[in-house]
This record gives sequence, structure tokens and C-alpha cells, in this order.
Amino acid sequence: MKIMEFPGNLYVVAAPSGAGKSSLVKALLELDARLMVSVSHTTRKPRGQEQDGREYWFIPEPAFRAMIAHGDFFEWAEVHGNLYGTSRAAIEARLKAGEDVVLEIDFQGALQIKQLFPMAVLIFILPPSWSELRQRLLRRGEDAGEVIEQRMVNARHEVAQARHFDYIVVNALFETALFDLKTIVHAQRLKYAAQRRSRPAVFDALQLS
Ligand SMILES: Nc1nc2c(ncn2[C@@H]2O[C@H](COP(=O)(O)OP(=O)(O)O)[C@@H](O)[C@H]2O)c(=O)[nH]1
Ligand SMILES: Nc1ncnc2c1ncn2[C@@H]1O[C@H](COP(=O)(O)OP(=O)(O)O)[C@@H](O)[C@H]1O
Repeated sequence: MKIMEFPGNLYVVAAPSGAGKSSLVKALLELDARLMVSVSHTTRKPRGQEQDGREYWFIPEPAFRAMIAHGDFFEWAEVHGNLYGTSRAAIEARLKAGEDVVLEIDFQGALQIKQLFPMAVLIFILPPSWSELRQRLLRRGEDAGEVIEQRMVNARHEVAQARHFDYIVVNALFETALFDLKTIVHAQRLKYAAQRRSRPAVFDALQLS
């Protein structure tokens, strides 16, 4: 089966660090039992509450490089000085089984995925302002001061890529942004259902070809 023919939908969510991507995707998953998030591999060290296999698969750089050499990744990128990648194993089987998958990855990975899988829906989350982005990074309290400053510098470059995405969601009020995300996921499901073999049961009931 070619990747274009996978019956599951693929959603890719990117954002500058601190914009609220992880919080929004977590809330979206709680509302939508058909969505699964893909667990990426990274060479970054785990933060306080993070667990191996839950937020990420935390692996040393030589192991990550070996996976690249074996062609194990759909995409990978260096972000804020660490390596991150989406393994084929993490998403291929699910998409083939008709499950919808969300990737929480950076813009470089998102653009690689769009090349491989043009039906992927690319969503970029923007913070309402630079000062609010800094506040959120500070409030989260997980990163050292110089790490936050590096992320603020990188954020300028990252948001410039938003124009290559299919949708932009501004995360000012959390509930509004969550509603926007839900709407995008729902609308894309309805759109793709009409284009694919995995069509809603009503198509058969109405004998639509
Ligand atoms: N290309 C790519 N980027 C990823 C992947 N997993 C995570 N990222 C991105 O790496 C960046 C840093 O993530 P993380 O260290 O968790 O920090 P956070 O964004 O501040 O929570 C974010 O932009 C993530 O979306 C992946 O598998 N591939
Ligand atoms: N709409 C919002 N208003 C205020 N704070 C928010 C909002 N969305 C997320 N946050 C907070 O901002 C911080 C960064 O969010 P997080 O989801 O970790 O971002 P990301 O995954 O994009 O790095 C967290 O402390 C989170 O609770």
C-alpha cells in the first residue's frame, strides 16, 4: 500500500516552544478517542515528570544516528541543539489500520512529512505575542534561563515558517484554540472521507459510488 492510500488521517502540529502545543494536543486527545499521538525519539534529556516511552523515547545520540542509518525515521531534525525524529514504526501501522495520528513536531519535520505525505494536515500554533510566549516559558519553569533565551531567538525563525502550513491557530484563550483545533480535525475527516476508501458507513447505506 502506498503511503497516500493509508486510510488514517495524519495531523501535524508545530509551534515555537512555549506556545502551548503539548497542552492543546493533550486536551484534544482527551476529547477525541480516534486520535493517537505519535511518540518521537529524542536525544534530549528527560524533564522532571517525563517518562521514557510516554512523552518521548529518550535515547543517546549514537543510537539515534544508528536509527537514521537504518532508515528508521520518516523524518528527523535538530531542534534547539537536540535530535528529534518520528519513527516509521510509530505511525505506519496505525495509519494503515485506519487510525488518525497527530505528530507534535517542529516545522522542519512538518515540511518533510508534507513532502512524503501530501494529504497530511499541517497546523501551526502561534502565541498571541512575544511577551506572552516568554511568560509561558518562564511559568512552565522547566528550562534554564539561557535555554529559554535560545528558544525565544529560535521562535522568530520558526514563526516565519507558518505560511507554509495549511492552518494557523492562535493560542490566546486556551478553550478557543482547542475549539479551533477540534474544528480542523473534524472538517478534514469529513473532507477526506469523501476522497478515500475508508468512507463513512452512510455511503454504503446510500449506495454512493
Ligand atoms: N522534527 C521533529 N521535531 C520534533 C519531534 N518531536 C518533537 N519535536 C520538536 O522539538 C521541539 C522541542 O521539543 P521539546 O524539547 O519537547 O520542547 P518544548 O517544545 O518546549 O516542549 C518542539 O518544536 C517539538 O515539536 C520529532 O519527532 N521530529
Ligand atoms: N492559552 C494559554 N494561556 C495561558 N497559558 C497557556 C496557554 N496554553 C498553554 N499555556 C501554558 O504555557 C506553558 C507552555 O505550554 P506547553 O503546552 O508546554 O507548550 P509547548 O508544548 O508549545 O512548548 C505551560 O505552562 C502551559 O500550561
